[in-house]
Amino acid sequence: SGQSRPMRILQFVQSAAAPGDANSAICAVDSYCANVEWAMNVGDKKGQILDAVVLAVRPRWVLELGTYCGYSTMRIARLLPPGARLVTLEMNQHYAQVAKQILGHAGLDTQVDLLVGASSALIPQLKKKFEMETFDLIFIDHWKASYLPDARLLEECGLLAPGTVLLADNVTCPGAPDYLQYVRNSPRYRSEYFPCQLEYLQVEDGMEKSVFLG
Ligand SMILES: O=C(NCCCCCn1ccnc1)c1cc(-c2ccc(F)cc2)cc(O)c1O
Ligand SMILES: [Mg+2]
Repeated sequence: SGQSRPMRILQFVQSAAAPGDANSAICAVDSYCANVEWAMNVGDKKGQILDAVVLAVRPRWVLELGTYCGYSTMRIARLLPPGARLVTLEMNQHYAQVAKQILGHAGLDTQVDLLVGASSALIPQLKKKFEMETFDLIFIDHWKASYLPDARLLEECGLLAPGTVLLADNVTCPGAPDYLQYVRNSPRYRSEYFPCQLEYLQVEDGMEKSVFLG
């Protein structure tokens, strides 16, 4: 049933997770994708690295590039201090629709602003739209070829402050070689690699944490 994989994930979350309970919604997605059908959520292993970074940064403003079904959106939103905001950008209207419903089921939609459109078009509008200056944390998990151009765009838009943390998923699988080369060689970043496994599989992947230095 459910004409798309995101729809089938949504239906499972609605049936298996307690409304308003973010952790049960996260567990439901992981259970479904580990046992029924794989999906490109960051997953629980890499998700624990994401959690640790969110808790260490204690961000007031978070940007996520690539929402998909809202799995990492939930992981971040459930750990935010009161008053903090998470802006998440999704290109695919169907993914965004599913994510909105999953976030609603988990009771996390108040902390999250989900925008549908190309990140390259939306990033230049964020300061004005949200009356904010810079992001404290950016989770990058969208098209792997967009990681580098969007990081450059964030710099040019003045959305990074010294200390802003960029955390990028999939820098090993599928890989983002041009992004890695940039953040590891630019004097404007201090970069660190976290080896781990691709979501739900015994395949090597990794996350790159890069602190903007100004
Ligand atoms: O492509 C990915 N994500 C982007 C999805 C589209 C984003 C659309 N968008 C949103 C905003 N602007 C554009 C992705 C892929 C894989 C993967 C790994 C192995 C494999 F064999 C197949 C796939 C694993 C991930 O963890 C991923 O994140
Ligand atoms: Mg990913």
